[in-house]
Amino acid sequence: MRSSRIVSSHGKKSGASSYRLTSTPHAQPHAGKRMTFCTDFDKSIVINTFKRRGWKQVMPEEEWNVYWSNTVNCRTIFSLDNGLRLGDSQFINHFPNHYELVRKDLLVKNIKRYRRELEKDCNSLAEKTEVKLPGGQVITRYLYLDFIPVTFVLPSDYSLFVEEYRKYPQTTWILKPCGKSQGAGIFLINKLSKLKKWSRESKTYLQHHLTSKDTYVISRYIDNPLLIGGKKFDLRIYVLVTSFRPLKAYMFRNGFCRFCTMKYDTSVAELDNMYVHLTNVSVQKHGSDYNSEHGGKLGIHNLKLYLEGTRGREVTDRLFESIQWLIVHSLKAVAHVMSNDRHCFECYGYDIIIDDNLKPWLIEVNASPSMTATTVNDRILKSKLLDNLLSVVLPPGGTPDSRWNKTPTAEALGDFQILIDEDSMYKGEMDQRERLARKN
Ligand SMILES: Nc1ncnc2c1ncn2[C@@H]1O[C@H](COP(=O)(O)OP(=O)(O)OP(=O)(O)O)[C@@H](O)[C@H]1O
Repeated sequence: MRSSRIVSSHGKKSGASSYRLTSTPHAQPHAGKRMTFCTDFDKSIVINTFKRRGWKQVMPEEEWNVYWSNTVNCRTIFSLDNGLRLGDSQFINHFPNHYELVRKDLLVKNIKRYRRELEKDCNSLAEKTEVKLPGGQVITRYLYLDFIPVTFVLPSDYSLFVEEYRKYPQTTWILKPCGKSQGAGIFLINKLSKLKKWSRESKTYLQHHLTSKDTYVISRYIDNPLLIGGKKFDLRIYVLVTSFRPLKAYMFRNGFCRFCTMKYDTSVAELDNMYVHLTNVSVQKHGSDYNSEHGGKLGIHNLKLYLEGTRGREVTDRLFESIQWLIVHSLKAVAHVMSNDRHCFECYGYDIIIDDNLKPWLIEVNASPSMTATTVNDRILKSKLLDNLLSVVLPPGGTPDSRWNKTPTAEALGDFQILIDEDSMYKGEMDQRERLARKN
């Protein structure tokens, strides 16, 4: 058994590009040995959570038990060129090809493929239904798996997009660069002419510098979001996956809503106003109405109470079941393409928008959800998230062991709830037929 060590060419941590990987004989953990962690993030929440458990912080080039890495360094570790294997007592916080779930274009591609495959197998999950739009048009959509807005990848799907655009010319669309985050490079359009201009300019540009980073997704803009106090918000939900095959996933109960600072307004004049349309904290914190005390955030429990009060308990319960449903099926959509390395776990940040019919839409999945606290409550929540996460990921003795069957005790779950555990279906996922019946 060999373990990997990351060493920069100067013997200390620097940019990922200067890392050199070496291999050393793996020392098996022994009783009483102090656990070690390393991290690429200078975040007190991450560091303090490990230290509170008595773990010692080391550099990536030293012997570590858990590496809270960024995605680039994780990919370097698993790069085939290295020919290295992690030791049994080493865990890392990403799956090697997490991008299948978290890259905007690949997420859509995988979900579309998943639906097609179910359809081919005549699986009842892929059932379709006809829906009448407010304008009288009738469209066909998936009955149970219609949880991502209609999306195309640009420039490759440009013609398909134009076809769709012509069918529904009143629709607003949102363009998002696949290689960026935090709201960067996002814009809304309601006319094809705007896209044509963008497309012409970008094609000239792309011909010279084409990289995957220049790819965009264009999605139907959810223009009827549920508003509270007249403002748009999205949900951030944390989902921990400890295995893709069998699928074992947990949802943290304490997600939160992130609000825009300006009232929602669909008028064309406000189409470019990101304080109206984008819920990212990284965007909203620059707005003049940003409140740094609550950070534009509301706990999911309060959202639930609000909805129970305004819409009723039954529909609120159904909404939260639908959210769990979409998370489980987004994971199933990638489960077969994921490299299911037993040393890996991953905490995903799911971004979900609820529309005014209380239908949840999956907007995006993040592989490195921010561990920066913008408020006191944020700090409490994220510290608990990480601490609970370690309890789920680590075997009862607290020492990482990749041979463990990854079945945490009920006490170890803390504020996580089981979304799905394919090892013991009835413990985790509600019976599928029962769920379908409830959704109807
Ligand atoms: N289809 C959509 N309909 C309505 N609003 C959307 C849609 N897609 C994105 N948004 C809004 O734009 C914001 C940014 O989108 P998204 O999260 O996909 O981009 P990002 O820049 O990668 O953000 P992140 O930093 O979370 O990775 C969302 O939080 C949401 O408020």
